[in-house]
Amino acid sequence: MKNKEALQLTSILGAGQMLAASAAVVVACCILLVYQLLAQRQALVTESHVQAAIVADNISASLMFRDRDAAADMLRAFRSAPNLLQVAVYDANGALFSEYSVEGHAAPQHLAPAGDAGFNEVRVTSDIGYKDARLGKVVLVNSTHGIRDTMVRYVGLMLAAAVGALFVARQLVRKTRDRVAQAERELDNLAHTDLVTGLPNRRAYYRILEQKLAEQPTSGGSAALLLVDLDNFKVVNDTAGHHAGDELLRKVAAELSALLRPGDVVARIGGDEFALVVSPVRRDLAHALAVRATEALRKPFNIEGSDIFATASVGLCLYPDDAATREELVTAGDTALYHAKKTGRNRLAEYVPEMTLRTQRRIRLERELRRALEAGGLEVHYQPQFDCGTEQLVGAEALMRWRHPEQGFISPAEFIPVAEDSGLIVALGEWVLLQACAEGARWVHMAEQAGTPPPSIAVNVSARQLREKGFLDVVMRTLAATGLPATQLELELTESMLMEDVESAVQFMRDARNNGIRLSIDDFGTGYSSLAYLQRFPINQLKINRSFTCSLPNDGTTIVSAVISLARDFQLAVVAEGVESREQLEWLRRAGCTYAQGYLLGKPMPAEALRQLIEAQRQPVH
Ligand SMILES: Nc1nc2c(ncn2[C@@H]2O[C@H](COP(=O)(O)O[C@H]3[C@@H](O)[C@H](n4cnc5c(=O)[nH]c(N)nc54)O[C@@H]3COP(=O)(O)O)[C@@H](O)[C@H]2O)c(=O)[nH]1
Repeated sequence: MKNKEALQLTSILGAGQMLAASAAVVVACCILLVYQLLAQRQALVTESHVQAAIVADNISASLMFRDRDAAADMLRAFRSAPNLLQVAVYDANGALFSEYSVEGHAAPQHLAPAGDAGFNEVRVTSDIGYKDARLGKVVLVNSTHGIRDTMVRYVGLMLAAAVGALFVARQLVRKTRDRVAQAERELDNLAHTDLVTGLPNRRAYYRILEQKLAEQPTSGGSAALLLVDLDNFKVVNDTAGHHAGDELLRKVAAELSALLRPGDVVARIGGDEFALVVSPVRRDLAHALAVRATEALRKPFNIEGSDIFATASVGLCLYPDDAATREELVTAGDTALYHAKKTGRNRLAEYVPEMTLRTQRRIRLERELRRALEAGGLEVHYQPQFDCGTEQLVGAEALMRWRHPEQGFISPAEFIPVAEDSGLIVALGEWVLLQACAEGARWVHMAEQAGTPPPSIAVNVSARQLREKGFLDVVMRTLAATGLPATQLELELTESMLMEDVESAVQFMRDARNNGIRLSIDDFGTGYSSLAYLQRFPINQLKINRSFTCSLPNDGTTIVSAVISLARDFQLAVVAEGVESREQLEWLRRAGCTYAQGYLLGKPMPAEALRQLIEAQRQPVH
């Protein structure tokens, strides 16, 4: 619509410009013609004066001797003058002496008083004399018809030239206008197209969604919005390069497009986010389509010779069932997608109003968590870690605890993601680090008095904290403030957070190690780091996730054995977490696992309880 209006405006402007150009040409032609007319008339006047002067010079003798024949002979020479109407010679008394005239322009018998000859004629007079004597006058009348004919020819020529020029100008204007219109169309297209996939982009997506929702009352069905977010796109980009990432996006775009009917639309609305707008459609069919989309993206994509698993989280919602406006529909889609991602990725979540309630709970949690941090409502508990062989206490992991005034203990599994999403984790993380380092410094003091090696303190680091530019400075300042030696601190990082920005992560790890801080990869095996990266990470230890430990010794032995032997090859220590049975501990000890952590050996406990545990272990460790 806007394009049409723009084109109309362009045509009106073009016509206006043509009209202005035509008017300018007409005015220029008129000025030129008037100038020509005046110039030609002036030339005729000059020529007439010259002719009259010639007659006056040559006829004086004939007039003096009253030789009319000689005078007539002389005047007859004017028969070949093209403009001459009349040339008459009058004697000193004003009586006609001789004349030559064309038909209808005979000279009067007596010299008429000089008057206006009119526009069609040029009349000049010249005195005839001999020495000082005045013998008479010559009157010469030339016609301006010659000028008129010339002017008519000029007008014709100018008109032809002007029409020709205007025609050429019109063609040029039209061509330029067409080019401008074409360029505008291309720009508009570009502004609404994603250059990598050729799909409509986010801007176009909003427009399309608006149109589809406007059509709903007439089409009678529902409109479905599917938001598709690739789970591993960032990893593909970081590990295989942007070229491979683009290739993956194109393949995903083709895969999603192939699922749609004509008239339905798929758009790329973010780096790794696609939207499918399907209408009209029934809920069950929209659900089936969302399942197909999720499955289609589960299969590997061959990118530059390697199989890449992109997998996707999909959020589905319908208009008007789940939302009354476009904005509400987009929010519902985002909420469903968010739930698909939060519940483990690589899955489909269909919007239900409870999701909004859950989102509201998250918002409330965030507010209360902030308050708890300020009002001292948080605690740090410590879960001991033991040497698998000697079962001596070697360290402890600091774990945050929130005692809510009404709801009691809220699990970190619930509030840590809220804190991560809101950014509050940065402040929370700093607080935990301070508490943990201060506690670790107390353990060092206790160990010094007992003459035993001090237990180390492990602190979880969230991806958000790692992204903070000055995070290492914060750690170093905390160590300095609490007096904990850097070698006693272990930071637990996860594979996925390291893979977010490998180069920065490696830099951070190098700097941390150079300062003596120990590094451990938490939940090893649940992320997607490659062995190539493991080699680049300057770490001290791998931590086996409890999901692997819990099925030991019946299942999971292959994975755990592989991690232990991998750690041995890389000269890393291994901590198995989630050890709940003696059988598991025995198996781990035999498999060569370095340390163990779990409910069997000790649950997370308040600081005081852990200090008592240290006291109880009065024998040397390691
Ligand atoms: N960034 C931060 N993350 C933190 C912090 N404090 C906790 N967390 C993370 O929250 C997740 C849940 O923690 P939590 O509920 O404390 O669970 C920990 C242990 O209690 C639990 N565990 C340990 N042994 C066992 C066991 O034998 N059985 C069993 N069912 N659970 C056990 O495991 C959690 C420790 O996990 P990990 O950190 O991976 O070692 C959790 O992801 C915490 O990381 C914080 O201050 N910052």
